[in-house]
Amino acid sequence: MTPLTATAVGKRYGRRWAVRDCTFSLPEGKVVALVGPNGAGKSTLLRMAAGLVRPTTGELRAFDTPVRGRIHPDVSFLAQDRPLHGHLTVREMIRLVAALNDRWSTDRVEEMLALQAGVDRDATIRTLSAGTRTQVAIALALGRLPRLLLLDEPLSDLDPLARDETLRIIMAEVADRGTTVVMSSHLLADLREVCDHMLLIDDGQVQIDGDIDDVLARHRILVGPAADETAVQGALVSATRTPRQTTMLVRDPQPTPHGWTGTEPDLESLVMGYLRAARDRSARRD
Ligand SMILES: Nc1ncnc2c1ncn2[C@@H]1O[C@H](COP(=O)(O)OP(=O)(O)OP(=O)(O)O)[C@@H](O)[C@H]1O
Repeated sequence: MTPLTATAVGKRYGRRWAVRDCTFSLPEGKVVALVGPNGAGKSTLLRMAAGLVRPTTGELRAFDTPVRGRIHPDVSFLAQDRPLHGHLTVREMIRLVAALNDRWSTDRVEEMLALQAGVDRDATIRTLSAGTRTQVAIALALGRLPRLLLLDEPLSDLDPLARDETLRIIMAEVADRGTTVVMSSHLLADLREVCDHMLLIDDGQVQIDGDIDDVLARHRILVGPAADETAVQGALVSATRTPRQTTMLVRDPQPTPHGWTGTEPDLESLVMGYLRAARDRSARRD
């Protein structure tokens, strides 16, 4: 069953569209990187998928059920602001969330917390660091035993060790339970380690939706003489230039022209190329 499909989904706040005409279908049991520049609409899309925000147009379906104002029982969502009750202890918070969910595994939460260094069950939530709060929130999200896990910037306030622990937990979750994970992040090097699929959105619209290896294989970074740009055939995504040399990210390129070098991009340079194109488009509009 498809974990999440979007059909012509849009969300308008006042006169501005945060998300526009998004159509995609996510593969099951994969880790999906949701990437895009600040303000692209990533959080809005995730909040709509979790049933917290209603689309203005179109429809989202989780496991073939329309998402209408409530979270699907098989879906867990980690919001960017990590909504936990600051006055409760970790232990009390676990009990509270357990009482609110029909399907729940405290063992699962404990198992996750045990993998993360330094989470004191008797500490009051408000005294925890932002990173530890994130780890607690992820463990609580897994306690619902989701088949689809939506994580909004799960790595943003974690130190490198905690990031590594969290990524391991996510990978184990996918391997053990076949959970589909959607993870928004700006930390592209980390995403490459765990993600199979990417959804790149810019200005509320899907720019890339595909298996990461396939997407990378369809692109080339071409470096060559600035005076000879017309030799390059293919869809230009973006370019940077010095007086003598041009570096281009090109989709579906023809064979590399004489005098140019062509290499497959890594995830970071691919996304950077698309972000640069997005910034240039937005600068032209202003
Ligand atoms: N509740 C809201 N009311 C009005 N505008 C909103 C609201 N939520 C989001 N927006 C606007 O919608 C657009 C998309 O925002 P969103 O937070 O979804 O982007 P994002 O890709 O998650 O950004 P970031 O990477 O900075 O977290 C932005 O222009 C934002 O200002």
